[in-house]
Amino acid sequence: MSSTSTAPAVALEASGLGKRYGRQGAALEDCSFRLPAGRISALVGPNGAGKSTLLAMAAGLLRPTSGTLTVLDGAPGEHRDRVAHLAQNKPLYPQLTIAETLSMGAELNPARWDAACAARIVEQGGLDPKSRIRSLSGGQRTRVALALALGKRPELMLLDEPMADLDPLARHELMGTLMADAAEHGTTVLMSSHIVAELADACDHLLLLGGGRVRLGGGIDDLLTAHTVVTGRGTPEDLTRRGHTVIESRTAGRGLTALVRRDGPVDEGWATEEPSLEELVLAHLRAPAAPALLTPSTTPAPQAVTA
Ligand SMILES: Nc1ncnc2c1ncn2[C@@H]1O[C@H](COP(=O)(O)OP(=O)(O)OP(=O)(O)O)[C@@H](O)[C@H]1O
Repeated sequence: MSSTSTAPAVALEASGLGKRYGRQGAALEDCSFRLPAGRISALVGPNGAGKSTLLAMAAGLLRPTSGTLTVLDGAPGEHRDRVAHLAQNKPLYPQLTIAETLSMGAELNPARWDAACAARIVEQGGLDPKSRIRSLSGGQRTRVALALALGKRPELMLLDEPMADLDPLARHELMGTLMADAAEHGTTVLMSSHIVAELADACDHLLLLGGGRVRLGGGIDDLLTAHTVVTGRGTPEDLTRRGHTVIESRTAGRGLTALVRRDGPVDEGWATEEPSLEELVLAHLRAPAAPALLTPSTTPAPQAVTA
């Protein structure tokens, strides 16, 4: 393995985390979860769910109004040199050239800067290092911002809809670069996006927010295995009587189709199949009252009892 620092096993841990903006309702409320180190995590949720708020708090740019958040074994912002945050608006200095922007990245991160990696990302987009940031398109700026973020060689990357304004080819290429880089260096990535199908290929972990709370958290395989799409001639009550939790159901030609969280095997007579990540996410978004599920790897350690 490449890392020489003693990386913590948990990259991010939230306990009762909440955030209010002024007198408004809570953007985040009582969120408790942990994000294991080295995972590529999808951060998903409807508009206004609190994704950007969570990422900005983890980057140390916003203070929680309640609860605690630990980032790489420290307070948010304490290990700024080991964390890269790519905000939704990709802030860069418009008057600088790309080359000057990357030089600034090198100066700000003297111990860790990977000039070759940053230069490669810019080159792959066919960008002239002498171009000024203000002359770039939105997608080209995103490429430079990603070059800055990856060049920093962070242990934790917090990416807020990083691919939103990239064309499909650039998205595919940059996602591939990001994933290969994260795998090579064991980087933890927490990445928000609305394009769930794309996340399914790239991510191995999921954090689903809704109404300011954590709705689902865990390894994607574990979460998919915990759910089943059942089809048959029965009612939702038949399933709940057996202890299964019906997240969402609809009646169609062949009978009932439901996404359930299983408690033991499903009775014979129901056809069963594992949901796709998109089916799982959509069902939970459509059913905001469904109970939350955190798998053991995402469940925070119990609070120590103080005497
Ligand atoms: N600076 C701010 N001042 C006041 N309210 C804010 C501010 N930033 C966010 N909010 C509110 O906090 C809530 C969560 O917003 P946030 O941007 O974190 O959601 P999001 O999940 O990232 O949404 P989207 O998918 O639309 O980007 C929303 O209700 C939003 O209106």
